[in-house]
Parts: sequence; C-alpha cells; structure tokens
Amino acid sequence: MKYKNIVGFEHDMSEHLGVLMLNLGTPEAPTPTAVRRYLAEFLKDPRVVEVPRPIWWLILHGVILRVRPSRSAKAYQAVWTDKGSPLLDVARRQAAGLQELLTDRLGNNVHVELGMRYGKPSVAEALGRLKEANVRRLLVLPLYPQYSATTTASTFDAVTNELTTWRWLPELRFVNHYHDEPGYIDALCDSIRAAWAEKGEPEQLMFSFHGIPKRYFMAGDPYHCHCHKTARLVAERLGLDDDRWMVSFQSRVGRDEWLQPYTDETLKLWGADGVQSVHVIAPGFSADCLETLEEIAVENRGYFLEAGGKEYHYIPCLNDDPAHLQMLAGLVERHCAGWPEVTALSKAAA
Ligand SMILES: C=CC1=C(C)c2cc3[nH]c(cc4nc(cc5[nH]c(cc1n2)c(C)c5CCC(=O)O)C(CCC(=O)O)=C4C)c(C)c3C=C
Ligand SMILES: [Fe+2]
Ligand SMILES: [Fe+2]
Repeated sequence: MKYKNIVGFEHDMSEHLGVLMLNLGTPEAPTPTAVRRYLAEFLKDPRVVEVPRPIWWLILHGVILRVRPSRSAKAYQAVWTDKGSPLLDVARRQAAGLQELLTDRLGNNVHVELGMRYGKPSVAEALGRLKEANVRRLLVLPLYPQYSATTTASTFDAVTNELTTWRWLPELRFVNHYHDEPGYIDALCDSIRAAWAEKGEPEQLMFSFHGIPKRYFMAGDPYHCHCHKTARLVAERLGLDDDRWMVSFQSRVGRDEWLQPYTDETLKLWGADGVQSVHVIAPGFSADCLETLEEIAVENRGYFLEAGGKEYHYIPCLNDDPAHLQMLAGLVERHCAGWPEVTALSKAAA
C-alpha cells in the first residue's frame, strides 16, 4: 500500500518486522590475500584488541598481517568446501530456516536478513535490504549465546554505526545473550545424548569456549560467567557428576594471558594422565567454523591422542538443527512481544 503525503511524496505503508541475524564473518577465500583483508578488518576493531592505537597499529601492520594470513589461510583451506566457508554456509541455512519458521508462525511481514560483522554480507548490506523491505521494527539477533564486549557489543557498534546514516530509524530491540535459554540448553543436551548414543559415554566431557584476554574479564566482561553457567546447566540436565565435565577456553591469540584453563593444554594433560576417552562440545559457537572444524576436531584431537589418549570425539555445533532454529524463533517472538506483527498473531491464537 502506498501513502502520498501533502507534498506528493509516496511512502510504502506496508510495514515489516525485520530480524537481523548476525555472526562474526569469515574470509571470502582461503587465500593469504583474502585472509589478510579479513584479519585487518577484524583486528582493527577496538572491541577486539584493546591496545592503544599507535602501538597496536605498528604490531598489526608490522608483524601480524605479515605472518598470520598465510598460516591462517592453510587452516582455512583444510575446512573450505565447495559451498565456501563453513561458517557462512551454515549461517545462510540458519537464516533461511529461521525465515521459514517465522513466516509459518507470524505470517508474511517478517523479514530475516543475514549480516556478518567482518567481511560479507556486511552489516550495511543486510540493513540496506531491510530498509528496502520497509522494516519499521528491527530485532538485532547476534548468534552469540554468551555475551562478550568483543563479539556482542562489537556487533551492536556495527549496527548502530550504520543506522547513523538512516533518516527514519526503525524501532529497535537487541538480543543481548541467550546463554541460559532453556531451549538452547535442551538442544545442547540433545546433541550430546545423540553423540553418546552413537559413540558411548566418554570418561570426560569438555565444554570448550572461545577465549578472551583475562584482563577483559577482570575489567567486567561477563563472558566467563555466561560460559560457566551454560556448561553447568547442561551438566545438571544431563545428571553428570562434577568430575566428569570441565570448562576450558580455546583459540588464544598473542602472548597475553587469556581465560584459563586452556583447551589444548588440558587435553595434553588428560592424555598424559591416563584419561582414555573425551568428547568435546563448543557451545559458544552457534555454527561450525574454523575454530571448531580445524582447531577442535583436528588440531586438539592430535594433542590428546599424541599425549596418550585413546578416543576423541567432537560434537558438532547446533548449526541448522531444527531444535536450534525453533529455539531462535521462540527467542525472536519473545523479544518482539508487544510489536504488532507478534501481537496480532497472539490475539488470533487466543
Ligand atoms: C585477537 C583477539 C580475538 C578475540 C578477543 C576473539 C574473540 C572471539 N572470537 C569468537 C568467535 C570466532 N573467532 C573466530 C576466528 C578468529 N578469532 C580471532 C581472534 C579473536 N577472537 C582470529 C584472529 C580469528 C581468525 C582465524 C585465525 O587467524 O586464527 C571464528 C571463526 C571464523 C571463521 O571464519 O570460521 C569465530 C566464530 C568469539 C565467540 C569470541 C569471544 C567470545
Ligand atoms: Fe575469535
Ligand atoms: Fe584458531
């Protein structure tokens, strides 16, 4: 429907609810050049690296962007498929699946878009498409279950930065975290039970989360607490004794101390201490990516087995698992409570 104002300007009046699904992003190709471009954008983000700029700029351009791209490109080559980067492939399927579920539940005026914090499709592109769809209400949905300033807040920065160029702002809501959401905990438990039905129960279950520098935690980032709560809720629901599971942190970069214990060192210790079988799950990643498919499923498996461990199994991320998408759809509905697209439906259902 079009509406013409007093000076003859036509507005499209068919309003939409927009859901902007966001994740970290990934290089466009597994080549040193593409990885360098990606890392440059990523590592210049002041939410990610809190080092005073002139010093950091020298380290980044003088050392890191000369050394890391070719090393990381090799790792990316190991996980790349004919559909490209696993993270982007999964994210597209998640967005399509969520769109389908929300259309079923809320009708045709809900519009899901996918944006990546670094790389493509960019946050600006995704917001541009939502603007074209005449989105008047916007839910920002970063797919980070545990809040961290390095991820969640950085994503929010990117969204609000782009919105500074909009004349007519949408109403705005923002999913801050969902680390203790019952549907998320249930979906994780189901994925663990499925692994155990197939492989048998391991001696140890490791919950490996991406790390952050310890000083960010000491400065008040709640990420560490969110990770521990997720793991505790899952362990409780599975009825696991405290000596059968552990939280650890992976993927550290640089020489600073990061959150401990470290995943790689713990697996080496366990292997040497006679732990026979380990399952590793990475609940902080909503989609499989370099850090799970290469670092956990390949590199860390090697450490455990070389140290003397016998059985090692990586339990995949929730990806586009129906239970995961149902949980996300529920999260969207709850965060959009009171908005007309959701209210009309609740009234119809009542
Ligand atoms: C240097 C600081 C980094 C912080 C802090 C950090 C936090 C953080 N990252 C994720 C999720 C992902 N990180 C991924 C890759 C990745 N992370 C860093 C650095 C930091 N991350 C780098 C340099 C890289 C690139 C790969 C490499 O060169 O090692 C990914 C995978 C991306 C992919 O393309 O598959 C994810 C996902 C979280 C959740 C987090 C803090 C909570
Ligand atoms: Fe990271
Ligand atoms: Fe890594």
